[in-house]
Amino acid sequence: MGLLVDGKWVDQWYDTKKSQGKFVRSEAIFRNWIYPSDQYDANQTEHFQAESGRYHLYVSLACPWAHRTLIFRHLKQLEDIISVSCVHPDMLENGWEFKQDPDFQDAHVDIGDPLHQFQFAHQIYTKAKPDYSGRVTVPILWDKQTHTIVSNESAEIIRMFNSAFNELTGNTLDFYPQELAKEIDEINDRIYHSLNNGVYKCGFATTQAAYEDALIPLFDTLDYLEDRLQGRRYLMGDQQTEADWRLFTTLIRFDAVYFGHFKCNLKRILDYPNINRYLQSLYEHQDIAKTVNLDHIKRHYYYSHKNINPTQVVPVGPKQLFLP
Ligand SMILES: N[C@@H](CCC(=O)N[C@@H](CS)C(=O)NCC(=O)O)C(=O)O
Repeated sequence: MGLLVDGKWVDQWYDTKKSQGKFVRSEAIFRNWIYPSDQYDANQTEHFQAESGRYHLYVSLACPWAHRTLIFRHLKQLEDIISVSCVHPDMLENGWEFKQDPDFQDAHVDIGDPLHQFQFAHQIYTKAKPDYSGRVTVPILWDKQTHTIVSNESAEIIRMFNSAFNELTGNTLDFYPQELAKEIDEINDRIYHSLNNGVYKCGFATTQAAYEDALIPLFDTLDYLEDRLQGRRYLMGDQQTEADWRLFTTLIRFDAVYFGHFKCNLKRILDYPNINRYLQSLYEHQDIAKTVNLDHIKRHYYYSHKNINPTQVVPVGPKQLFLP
């Protein structure tokens, strides 16, 4: 685990001293945008044009943020338009790596960097910006034409995937419809702070108070969602939206990793019947199950965070994720 300082890799864990033991997530740095041809403006440096074969998505199959982008690539039928590869689940002193390993082959996404044959993800960041300072995170959306990072912010990558390539794919499914935008933004905001990032705030807290401050709102939100999903198929009712998929990637990791490793252990998702039914229905939607790799997920968290789990032993369970 580390970060780049003026383009040089430094091995260093998150610093929580300045924030009273609290984990504070840094902002993503690359925030350009891909537009369909009729909205693209060549004079704007942050504009990129939607084209088939031009972009490559680097993900970790373990990472909930990267998982969103993989799901949207699938839902929006972008598989033939945007290529993908993943990192090895272990994130140790060199950060994310493209190490080959027969034990962690995935049936659908190859480990590796097919574009540059780099060994480490931090080399992609310095290729885009030689003096880059900051964390080296996944997902990374890479432009093969201008050799740079379009975006390393999953929330924005899924918005681009939602609409920018529609004329190339013919897929006009809309997971962020204008009439629901305000309500989606509101629920995303609550779920982001208390759950998506809330599990990390619990797990990476280095004081009892910081941990408990994150744990309470986390379970308040799960209780709220259990009520909200009573008699509702999706968060917005009958319509599946991006809010569901942003929530899904945290829920599917919860009982396997966050409950134990991150100490989010007041209840399991298995103990919430409505959330559990909802999680299962999302998991079984189309081929979404193919984007879920529990071996990468468990190995990444339990093996990479040596300060939380010094033995690096990876648990065998849980046996059951869904109610019978
Ligand atoms: N804002 C980013 C966050 C991505 C993120 O934090 N990814 C984690 C993996 S789950 C990562 O790469 N962490 C490496 C680090 O913080 O050094 C997004 O949503 O895309």
